[in-house]
Amino acid sequence: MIKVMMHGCNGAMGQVISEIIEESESAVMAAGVDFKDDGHNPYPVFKNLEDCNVDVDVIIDFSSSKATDRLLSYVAEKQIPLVLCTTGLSEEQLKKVEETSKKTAILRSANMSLGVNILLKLVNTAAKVLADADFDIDIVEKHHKLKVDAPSGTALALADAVNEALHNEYEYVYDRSQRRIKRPKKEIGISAVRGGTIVGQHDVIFAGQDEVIEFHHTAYSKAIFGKGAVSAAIYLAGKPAGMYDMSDVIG
Ligand SMILES: NC(=O)C1=CN([C@@H]2O[C@H](COP(=O)(O)OP(=O)(O)OC[C@H]3O[C@@H](n4cnc5c(N)ncnc54)[C@H](OP(=O)(O)O)[C@@H]3O)[C@@H](O)[C@H]2O)C=CC1
Ligand SMILES: O=C(O)C1=N[C@H](C(=O)O)C[C@H](O)C1
Repeated sequence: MIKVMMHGCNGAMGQVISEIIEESESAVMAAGVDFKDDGHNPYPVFKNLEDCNVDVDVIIDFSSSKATDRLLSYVAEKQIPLVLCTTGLSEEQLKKVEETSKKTAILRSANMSLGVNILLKLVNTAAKVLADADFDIDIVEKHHKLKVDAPSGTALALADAVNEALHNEYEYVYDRSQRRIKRPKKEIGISAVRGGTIVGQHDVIFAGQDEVIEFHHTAYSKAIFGKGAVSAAIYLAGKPAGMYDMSDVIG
């Protein structure tokens, strides 16, 4: 039975993780960290990460990129494996993640669902064939109005999966409003829509001459991310320092 600390325990995803772990026979919630604590959690909650005096095997983080630097310093010092699910990290923070993974195990994934992790492989394969056949590639993502980062971490991960197949030669274009040129071949357009309670939708569009192929993923509930994160935590506890991702968990 692994002991989990939930970083961001009272947020939307933190609550989903608590519910999943309550039903789990392999994991138990040992502690939570969040700015606010209304006392409803059946485990101790700390407002400051550094005040947490509970022994844990792994941390699951769904919080804010503003909290990431502090969290990385903490796991490096305590050598606690980290499942890092928060999105919107800066280039500098991504470098710090890599550095920290030399000291402790880190599994980072912008999307913990099985479907999106399969989609990453599919678009990589598709890009290898379709870019040579002169297909243009754009990504459109849609999320709820509470989401603060744009584009989504998943949209960027999908773009990276496509670009990796194209020798990383393509440029990401987030805004065409000021452009007055025909679409260059070597670009991937990435657009974001925010509204209502949309859990998460991603479209990867390959547009060719007289034909279009679209890959579409819809998340119908946050539970798909929660289940993936708990599986990742069970996988990561006890693992040596290094960078891991969901392909290590899914196989
Ligand atoms: N990888 C994946 O599969 C998924 C990733 N995400 C990502 O996870 C993150 C969280 O998403 P979500 O749960 O919807 O967001 P919420 O805003 O609902 O939850 C985040 C929680 O973390 C708290 N928090 C923020 N900063 C700190 C801090 N420094 N210390 C302690 N607590 C803190 C927030 O408190 P307060 O509200 O007071 O700021 C809030 O309670 C986002 O970056 C999102 O994009 C979301 C879903 C899936
Ligand atoms: O904030 C969210 O809700 C989500 N964030 C992740 C992202 O930025 O890709 C994953 C998922 O789409 C939900």
